[in-house]
Amino acid sequence: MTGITLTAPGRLRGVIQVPGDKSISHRAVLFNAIATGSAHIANFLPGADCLSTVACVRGLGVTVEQLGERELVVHGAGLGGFREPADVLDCGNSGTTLRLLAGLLAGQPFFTVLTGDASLRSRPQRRIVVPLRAMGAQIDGRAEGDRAPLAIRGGALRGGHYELPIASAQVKSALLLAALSADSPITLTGRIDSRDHTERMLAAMGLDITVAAEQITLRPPTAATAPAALSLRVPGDPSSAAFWWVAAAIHPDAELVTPGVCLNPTRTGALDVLRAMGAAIEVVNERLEGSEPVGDVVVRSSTLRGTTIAGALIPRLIDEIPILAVAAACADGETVIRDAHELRAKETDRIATVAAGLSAMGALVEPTADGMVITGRPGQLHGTTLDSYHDHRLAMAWAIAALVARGETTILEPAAAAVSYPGFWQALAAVQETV
Ligand SMILES: O=C(O)C1=C[C@@H](OP(=O)(O)O)[C@@H](O)[C@H](O)C1
Ligand SMILES: C=C(OP(=O)(O)O)C(=O)O
Repeated sequence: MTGITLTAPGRLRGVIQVPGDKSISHRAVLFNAIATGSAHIANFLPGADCLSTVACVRGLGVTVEQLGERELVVHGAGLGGFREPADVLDCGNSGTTLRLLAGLLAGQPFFTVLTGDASLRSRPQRRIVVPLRAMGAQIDGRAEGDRAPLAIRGGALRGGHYELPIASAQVKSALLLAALSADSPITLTGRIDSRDHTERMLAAMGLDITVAAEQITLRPPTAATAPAALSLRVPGDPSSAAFWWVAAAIHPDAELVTPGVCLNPTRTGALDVLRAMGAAIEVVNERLEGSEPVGDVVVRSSTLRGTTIAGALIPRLIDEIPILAVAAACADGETVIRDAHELRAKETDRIATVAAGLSAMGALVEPTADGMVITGRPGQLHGTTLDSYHDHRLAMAWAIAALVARGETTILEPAAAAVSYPGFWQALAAVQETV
């Protein structure tokens, strides 16, 4: 077991170029793999999750050239150009890789097995298996199809109408990708309000996709609407930047800048919550990069107050809840998080693990069925030994909490951070100053 020990620094200052967005990096590789032509991807996230996606598409016969650590060229195989892999496809720790690939492979005329690490194999898959079967897919897995490994014998699919019961971009994307090889259009209604990178990217690649407030319709590609290779620069990941936003807001002597962060409105819930808590945030240099809005975010030391995080906000900040819980523990008054049952289906049960970790640091946290209630008090956290349980977002949330804790904090299995944020520990060292 490895660990890293941190103490609170006197000052935090710096400009942090956060790595490329994880959701967009996955999609840039997967969608270009089925496109016609070659795409250049700049600022690709070389995190373990996105590297799993690259390895899987290579296993399907696609050539991905690595020009540099963050620069790739994907030579598209075209729709129907994948070949049956010689071995199981290992999605590692990445739910996005497994669920999007399951959708893509459900309509391919060959056999595939998708698996992953112990965490991924413990996560629910019926959410994709049930609707993909309704489209005609032959797909099975452990626990009556609810757990990976998933075995897929691809074949003919039909479109139709599916009402999404949970706001999950992975489910939404799996169904849209399956529909690319269906014989009729697919219409999605219900909880379509999750991150919309799939819709934006498929539209930019020329597919016939209509997105309205209440429904999304994708028509099967024709010669004129087959996906065309799309070169892009991946914007900075707001889910990674959120660690620095909270660090600056809770530390008494801080100013941190995160330039070039994706400000897609389906991803900016953490900024909205931090503003509602009273954080000193400035967003400057807002612009459009490809299909995504981006901007530079500046956060300074703030006096935070408790807030409510619930309802439509939840899908807009689902991965940021561990770090927002740290902010809540350092705010004045009560923060209520509800409607976030999905946290129980992540790399760890993030309701249980966040509540346990923050409580061990002296915070007052009551876990509930679908969230938690945190009674915040500035200065209440103290150092202790915390496990990341190999969950990247926990490792980083504990590191930021350590920046304001009394005494030493030791984080076990810190390397987990590289699942979404390679270079996190170096960036953390670089922004700390002694006074
Ligand atoms: O589609 C995506 O890229 C993601 C969707 C979210 O998962 P759900 O679809 O399960 O909400 C998120 O937690 C994950 O980190 C990335
Ligand atoms: C839940 C996450 O990712 P995934 O579902 O892709 O494993 C995450 O990055 O916090």
